[in-house]
Amino acid sequence: MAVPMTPLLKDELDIVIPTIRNLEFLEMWRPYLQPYHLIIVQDGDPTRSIKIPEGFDYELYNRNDINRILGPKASCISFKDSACRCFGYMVSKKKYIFTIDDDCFVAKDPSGKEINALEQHIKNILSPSTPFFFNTLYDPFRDGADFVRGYPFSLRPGVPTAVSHGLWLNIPDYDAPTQLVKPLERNTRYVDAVLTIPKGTLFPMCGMNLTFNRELIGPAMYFGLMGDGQPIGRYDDMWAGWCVKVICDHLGLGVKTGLPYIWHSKASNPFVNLKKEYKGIFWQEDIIPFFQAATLSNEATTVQQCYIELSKQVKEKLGKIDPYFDTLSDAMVTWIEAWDELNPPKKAELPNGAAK
Ligand SMILES: O=c1ccn([C@@H]2O[C@H](COP(=O)(O)OP(=O)(O)O[C@H]3OC[C@H](O)[C@H](O)[C@H]3O)[C@@H](O)[C@H]2O)c(=O)[nH]1
Ligand SMILES: [Mn+2]
Repeated sequence: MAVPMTPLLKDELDIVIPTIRNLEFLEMWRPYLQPYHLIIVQDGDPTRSIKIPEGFDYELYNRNDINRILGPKASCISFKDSACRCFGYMVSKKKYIFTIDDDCFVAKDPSGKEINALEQHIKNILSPSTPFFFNTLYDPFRDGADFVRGYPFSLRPGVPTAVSHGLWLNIPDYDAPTQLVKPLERNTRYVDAVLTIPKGTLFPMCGMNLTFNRELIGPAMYFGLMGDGQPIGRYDDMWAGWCVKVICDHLGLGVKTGLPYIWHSKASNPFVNLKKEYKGIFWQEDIIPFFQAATLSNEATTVQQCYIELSKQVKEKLGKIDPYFDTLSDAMVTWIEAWDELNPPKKAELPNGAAK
């Protein structure tokens, strides 16, 4: 009798969902996600109870839990913004994270077959990346592909993959101005490709359909301070992506984008989004050059050390744009302090294995 396959990384991966809604969207994902542990970060009013379909193994955190667990350090976790999801990354004890929004459903490929997005993310994250030399036949580690002629053999082992960035059919992740001028545009184009983002190139990381290796890059996955009381929104994942990419480039880690697709069902209100994004749209004309020019010292060999170095540069170079960046820089430090408090180095990682 065939032994049922254990789902890949079943006990090594948590699924983080930020939500202000009931989670009936999980019904569609049940065949693919039910074996995995969920970390649900309930945003907004903590007295609301959200409905979670039967049969899922989960832990649920609301704002009261975040405040209880982090105390004053909870100030670095956004409130009333999907950025709150990063609390789930911090409390997880697993090696990998898959984060998905509650309005993202199972998409179908051009043949009409359902896409198991998590399975594709796992393939992406478990196979190497090629940031140092572009392979024109895309991801050489996918079935039916390889390195093309002229690709240096010395670079073919690739590097560990830290991030797998998936895409979206139907409602694309457009900014508010684009949404306003193209309200009816839907993404119907399924591109069967996975690409490594080359070293030295930044990218707009969307948190809707994202997987990462927590042990390789977790401490850099801080979704910047947004939402209640903040002058900006909908740049949380962008901020994380820029910090992550600079640190991945510094540490020789890879970031992939492309498959898998999910079906993004709900367009959020473009006018509300415009208000949230407004300052970010012109600030980012200074933020991007900052990250493009950012360098980290040779002494920065851990993600935390890289992140703290970045936070100092944020204060020094972006603080002059707006006091928000001073606050964000401080929040970046608080995030690392909270991360290290909840994730003390394992004994084996301590110098000569000394007990902490
Ligand atoms: O205050 C809030 C609002 C929403 N959420 C949860 O976050 C997820 C995304 O929310 P929604 O689908 O309504 O917004 P979108 O505009 O489609 O989201 C995109 O842009 C903002 C973020 O970058 C997000 O990652 C993108 O997908 C959803 O699960 C809501 O329940 C929240 O926690 N708090
Ligand atoms: Mn959405």
